[in-house]
Formats: sequence, structure tokens, C-alpha cells
Amino acid sequence: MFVISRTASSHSEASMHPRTAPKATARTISCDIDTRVTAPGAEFRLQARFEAPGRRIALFGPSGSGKSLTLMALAGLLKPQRGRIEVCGRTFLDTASGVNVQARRRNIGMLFQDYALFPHLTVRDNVSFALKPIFGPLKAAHRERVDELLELCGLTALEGRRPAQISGGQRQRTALARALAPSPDLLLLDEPFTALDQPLRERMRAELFDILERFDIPMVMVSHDLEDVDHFAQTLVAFGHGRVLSVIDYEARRKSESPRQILDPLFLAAQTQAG
Ligand SMILES: Nc1ncnc2c1ncn2[C@@H]1O[C@H](COP(=O)(O)OP(=O)(O)OP(=O)(O)O)[C@@H](O)[C@H]1O
Repeated sequence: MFVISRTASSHSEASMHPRTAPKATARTISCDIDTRVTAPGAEFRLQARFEAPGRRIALFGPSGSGKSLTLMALAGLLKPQRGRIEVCGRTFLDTASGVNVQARRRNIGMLFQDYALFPHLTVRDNVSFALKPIFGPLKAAHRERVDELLELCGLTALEGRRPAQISGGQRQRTALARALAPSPDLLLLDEPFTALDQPLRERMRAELFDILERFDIPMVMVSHDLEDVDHFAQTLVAFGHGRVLSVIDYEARRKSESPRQILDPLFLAAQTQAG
């Protein structure tokens, strides 16, 4: 679907141009779910209701407020007891009519804080994983896509190494390249920078932003980090104690307010609700 410059010598120089115009589908995520998750001696009720426009959506809120569970429901890894989820014009879940699109059919790329790389596979094999047929080698077009992603993410020289033999930032890039390999329609990121030190976090934020823009992929990011939110969010969905407290046009508010002016009251509201 995309052409990546073959002449680029490093990921920072790589250029990628959509061959087609950006997807015209409505870039809205609407979620209205009500479910309980239980663990021995504990139960958590998640009532996440929001409609969020924009290509970069941040789910923001204190620890334990239901952000990751909501992300899992979007991905199809958690089936809510009741509700409806629509992503960019596609209905993924509608419990009233019995619709529940399987996770692997949602065409969603995921990047989690621990990266979940296969430790026994090389960087190249990790990136190729989702494209690999059960038997036989990769198709030529897929091999080319993996080559391009390795180059774009600055991993070509490391393609033969295993996750234990590369740095945290390189692991993060490998996980990102793997998430992008099947040309996902949506990228879900759960605290993707948590494992990185501050200078690397800043660099990876910039690199991820650049890659998302080049691929023109909408994304939903879970974070309770003010700088992550400020770097990425167009729309902010604020969580508190299993509920959505508000949906904010972050980009518009940022024109006249600082991140703290926007985010501090949300944290306060979440704590008040929890208390
Ligand atoms: N599989 C599960 N079974 C039972 N309870 C769970 C399960 N997964 C999460 N929870 C609970 O649900 C609540 C919300 O969890 P969730 O991971 O969505 O929070 P979060 O907002 O993403 O927090 P954090 O920012 O710390 O990751 C927490 O109290 C958590 O302990």
C-alpha cells in the first residue's frame, strides 16, 4: 500500500509516500461498553463510553482507572459483557446483535510496554512473524515490506540479533516494526515508552510520531505521562475509576492552555471520583 524510499540510508532519512490518498473513512472511535472483570477477591467494573474523533487519541487517567482494559476491548482481547465498539466506520462489537469481530480480523497493530517480543527469534523474524505463512518462506512482497520496515526503523544492521542482544530503544523499534508489518488500520499503544530512560523516550516519541505521520495510521495511546499525552494527543479521553470522565479536544485547548492547566484538573476529578 505504501512505497518506502529504497535509497534511504537510515531510518531518519527514509521517506515514505502513500501511493493512494489518505483513507477517507471516518476517523472516529466510538466505544460504549459495560463489563466486569474479576480476580480472586476483587471485581472491577468498566463503563467506558466515548466517541473520539481524530487520528491520535490518548486515553489518560490514573493507574487502575480502566485505560488498558479499554484498549484490550478495542483490540478484541477482552470481550465486554455489554456494549458496542466502532472503529473508523467498522463495527467490531455489538452485543445486542451478537457481533464480535475476532481480534485477528480487526487488523489492528499493538505495541505494549514490555514489547512482547519472541526472545528466541531474531529481529527480522520478530518483524516478519505476522506475515509468515504456516509453511514455507515469506512471499517476495512481504520480504520487501520487512526489508523496508527494518530500514525505516533503523534495524537493518541488527536484523540477525535476538531481543536480549539489543537495547531498549531498539527493542521498542522492533516491536513497532512488527506492529506495522501487516499494514494495520489502527495502532494501539499501551505505555510504549515506560521502559525507556528520559533521553531515549524523547527520541522515540519523535521517531514514532514521524512514522505514524508517514504511514497515516490512526492510533490510540494509553498513558498517564503528561509529556506523552502532550506530544501525541489530538483528542483526550480522560478516565477515572472505570469511567470516562470527559472527552477533550486537546489540540484546540492547547492553543490557549498549558498541558498542566488541562491535565491537572482531570487527575483531581479522577481522584475525587475514586474517593
Ligand atoms: N484480568 C483482570 N482480572 C481482574 N481485574 C483486572 C484484570 N485486569 C485488570 N484488572 C483490574 O482492573 C482495573 C483497571 O485495570 P487497567 O489495567 O485497565 O488500568 P489502567 O488504567 O490501564 O492502569 P495503569 O495505568 O496502571 O496501567 C485495575 O484495578 C486492575 O487491577
